[in-house]
Amino acid sequence: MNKRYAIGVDYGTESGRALLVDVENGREVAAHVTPYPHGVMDERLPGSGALLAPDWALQHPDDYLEVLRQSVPAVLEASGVDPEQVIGIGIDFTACTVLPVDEQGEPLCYQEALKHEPHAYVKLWKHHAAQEEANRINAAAEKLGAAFLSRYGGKTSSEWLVAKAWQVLNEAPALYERTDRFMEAADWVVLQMTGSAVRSSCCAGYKAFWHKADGYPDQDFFRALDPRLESFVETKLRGEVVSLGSKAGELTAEAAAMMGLRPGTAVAVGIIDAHAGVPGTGAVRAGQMVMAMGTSLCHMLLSDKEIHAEGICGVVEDGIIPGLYGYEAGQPAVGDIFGWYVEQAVPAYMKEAADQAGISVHAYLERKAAELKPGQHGLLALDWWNGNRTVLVDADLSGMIVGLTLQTKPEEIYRSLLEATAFGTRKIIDTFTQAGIEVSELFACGGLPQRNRLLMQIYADVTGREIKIADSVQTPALGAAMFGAVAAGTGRGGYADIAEAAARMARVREETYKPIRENSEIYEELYREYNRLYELFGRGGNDVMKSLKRMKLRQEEAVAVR
Ligand SMILES: Nc1ncnc2c1ncn2[C@@H]1O[C@H](COP(=O)(O)OP(=O)(O)O)[C@@H](O)[C@H]1O
Ligand SMILES: O=C(CO)[C@H](O)[C@H](O)COP(=O)(O)O
Repeated sequence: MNKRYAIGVDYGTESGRALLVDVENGREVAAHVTPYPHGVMDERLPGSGALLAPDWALQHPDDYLEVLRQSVPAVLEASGVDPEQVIGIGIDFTACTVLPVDEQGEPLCYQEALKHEPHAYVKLWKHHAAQEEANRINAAAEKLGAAFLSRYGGKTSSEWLVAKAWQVLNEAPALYERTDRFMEAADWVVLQMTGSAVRSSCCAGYKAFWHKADGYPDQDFFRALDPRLESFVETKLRGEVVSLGSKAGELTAEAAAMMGLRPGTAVAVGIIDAHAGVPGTGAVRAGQMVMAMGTSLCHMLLSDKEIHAEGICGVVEDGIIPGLYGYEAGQPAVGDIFGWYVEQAVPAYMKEAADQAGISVHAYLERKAAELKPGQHGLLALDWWNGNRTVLVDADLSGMIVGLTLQTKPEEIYRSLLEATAFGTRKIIDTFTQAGIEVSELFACGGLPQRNRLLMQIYADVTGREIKIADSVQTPALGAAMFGAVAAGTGRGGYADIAEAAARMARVREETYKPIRENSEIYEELYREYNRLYELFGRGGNDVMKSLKRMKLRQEEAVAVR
């Protein structure tokens, strides 16, 4: 049989990448990245002087098509693969990344009259300005004893679809009225490729309260939230929810021409980016946890049991691997915290030293920080620079570092930040195991395991577990390509299911990170202190972080009015 290929398109926070993969063995033949021309819009809209409020994070939907226009032809050209040999395409996306569209599926921000209206744009996953709505959803669900709440650990997030859509209704009711549907960006891109407006069970399950047996929450719940939301599901969430592993449709002639592919190529139902990394790492069995480590960190755990545990972001049957329950937990900033430190706070002399050494500032700080023993810096940080997703589910929390003195060095702060994120992960693993959900094997994928060895050793030491690293440096794209191969089906030389595709197309590296006993012992002590801070600032009735945030918002509003 001729060689067969699949394409995975991974839509991250800053850019999208296409990966062309050999279906037989997962060999990555060509990759191409397209940075989003509009980037993350968190200060102002394009061509507009108006400032966006704090916590806003928007994107422009045309940037997603730009990835298809640029990166797909680029991988075909670089590889010399004939489009006829591409049997399927799959996409993965950050989520919940959601946009309002009209009856034709056109984003509202394309309309001339609405291009200066922030609510007409895509709300990126890290748009955190719907916290008020999320708080009200949580209070109402708790009061009404809504069954769905326990599947999300007792709290839903401001990052999710209903909170974001309700924010539109509250702040821009006319635009809400003009919205025919709210769509996950993953589903919207699939619509652009196939003309088929299906909703991914993965996105709907983790981000929109959908359940395989129960569907969405009923009208009574939405009416209790806000009478104007009563028929939210029947109107604004229209569209069949389709299981992962299914074919969403086939490339239309127009989309195929835009991408340089053949019309009729199979297109898979979209999947969340972090979740695509699970099969991309080769994990398909109960007990396996995959950490997708990049800007943020998502923990995905496969299990044959459905247990509802406090603070766990969500459990969805067939949500990652059909046939298993997929649990998701996460930290909304990890690489972003290290990036913040390097960009905003590292003194100039460190940058010069890194330049002189001919390495990046991250690499220089890592080298210096690796000379320290655990606990030697006398610092302890809370990793809430972008709020806390698991287990506190509170976007209003913020970061802190305790123990700073006049002697504190930049590499010590850097190391304390790496450690803080590892403690955050340990807290999540402990929450799962204490709830009776076994974590038997730990894997890592994403950009960070490739870039920072110290970070990975700290994670092994803090969790006391061996960590296996995905061989692929682009596991979400590889996972998405696998779903493309499954959508094509065995008839076209693809696979019957994702487990079979993973067995053939994914692998881990030989080298693993193993905990070092002396380090783990010290980290055990530090973790106890981390837990004390966690309780004190996270739920101890101490609302100093929230009160600072309220003051900041008040003052920023005052400045904006002036
Ligand atoms: N050597 C490094 N050590 C630690 N963090 C790093 C290093 N290099 C880059 N980062 C951080 O990694 C993040 C990017 O991770 P990556 O996996 O490439 O992206 P994404 O999560 O958007 O897919 C950025 O937040 C950046 O600050
Ligand atoms: O919430 C998510 C998954 O559930 C986001 O997609 C994720 O946190 C974004 O990740 P990154 O930018 O690191 O790829």
